[in-house]
Amino acid sequence: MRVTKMHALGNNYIYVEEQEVADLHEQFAQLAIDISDVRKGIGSDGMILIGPSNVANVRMRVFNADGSEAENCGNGLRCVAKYAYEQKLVSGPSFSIETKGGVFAAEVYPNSEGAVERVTVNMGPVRLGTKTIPFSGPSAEGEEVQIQTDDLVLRGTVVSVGNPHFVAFVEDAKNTDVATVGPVVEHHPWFPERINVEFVTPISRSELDFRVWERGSGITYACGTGACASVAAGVHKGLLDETVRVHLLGGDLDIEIRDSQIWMTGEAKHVFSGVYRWHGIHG
Ligand SMILES: N[C@H](CCC[C@H](N)C(=O)O)C(=O)O
Repeated sequence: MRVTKMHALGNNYIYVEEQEVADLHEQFAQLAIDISDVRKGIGSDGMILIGPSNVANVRMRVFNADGSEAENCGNGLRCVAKYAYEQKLVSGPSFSIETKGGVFAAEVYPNSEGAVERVTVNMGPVRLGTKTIPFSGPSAEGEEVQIQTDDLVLRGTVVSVGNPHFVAFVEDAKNTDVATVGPVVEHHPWFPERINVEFVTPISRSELDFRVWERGSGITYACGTGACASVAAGVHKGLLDETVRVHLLGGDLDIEIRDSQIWMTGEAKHVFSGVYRWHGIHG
């Protein structure tokens, strides 16, 4: 199958047009696991399928490196927008992308050669609280949830950006033990569909340090929906203004809350296009 690797701030996926894998639809989870494997496959944070949509200009399906399918992917939306425009799957610089978590409006900014390096996406309304995600904890928990285990007590704000997020405001995001704490929250029994876990530290009212443990992929260099969730949580808590530069491991994202919609602007980069031979589940 023909594949394209793209990244956004180092959050990288293997992009495949659905027509390339139409006969494999029952095997997408295993294909995502194999293609994401850096030793036996291509190596990525997951796989994203691009195909036609009945409700938008193009459709995106997101599979994490563990094969689980996610409702949304902010960095993926920007790379799909780049791909759709450059491959002429859409007719102009503004168009819509369907995901499992909703339809999102994208705008690309092509350079003089028609190449897209930066994209803005309207990531939809701010959605806060345990009612916006799959949650099986005490109903009394509202926007803030306190996770307690033998060796951990952590408060976080629950946000949905189509996919679920637990945003913890910590002393020093850049030096948080994400690899230890992240999976404890991701797999906590209160989150039956698991959850993405962000660790953030405001360094001013318009700048945020950010680290992430992603559901189904672990530590990634960047998480677009996570950055959106974090700014929404920070504005809600009165810690951030409505325009914020988020400093992720892989670089910066500009997030703006305007008319209670979340806008995300950032890069989208092409790495390579090629052919991947998959030997199937029994390969
Ligand atoms: N791990 C996420 C999907 C990828 C989101 C992230 N890479 C982004 O840029 O938003 C989830 O299971 O909801």
